[in-house]
Amino acid sequence: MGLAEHTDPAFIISLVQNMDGGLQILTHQGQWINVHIPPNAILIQLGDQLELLTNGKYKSHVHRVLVDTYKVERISIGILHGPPIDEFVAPAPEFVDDNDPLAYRGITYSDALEANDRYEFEVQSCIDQLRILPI
Ligand SMILES: O=C(O)CCC(=O)C(=O)O
Ligand SMILES: [Fe+2]
Repeated sequence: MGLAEHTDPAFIISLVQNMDGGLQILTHQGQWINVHIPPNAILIQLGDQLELLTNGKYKSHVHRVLVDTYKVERISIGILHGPPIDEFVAPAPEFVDDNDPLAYRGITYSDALEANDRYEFEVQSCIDQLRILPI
């Protein structure tokens, strides 16, 4: 049991947990690494809307949760810090130039949440569908 691999919506996500362990992040090299959150710490993750706004300069990382729910009682509280619900989020002009051409199409935050199946987290994020592929 756990949570399938996905990225989170929002600009940033704050995460607090009652125990260490379970969360894994996929590195750029394609390896899963364990995340250790010290007691009483808040983990700040980067979300899809930040990747969109910065035209990919900051990445919304793929992560998953592996836990044996028969053995541990794990409580994890994630809070999404996003734009206003109807805000259209697209790469800001400051992040787009000849070296970094437009890499994503924009989407309203509400449509992005809808594409992520609202607050169901057991889905991949929609960020892959917003990438403009090089021709
Ligand atoms: O429980 C965790 O460590 C992360 C949970 C998570 O990825 C999520 O709720 O989107
Ligand atoms: Fe997540």
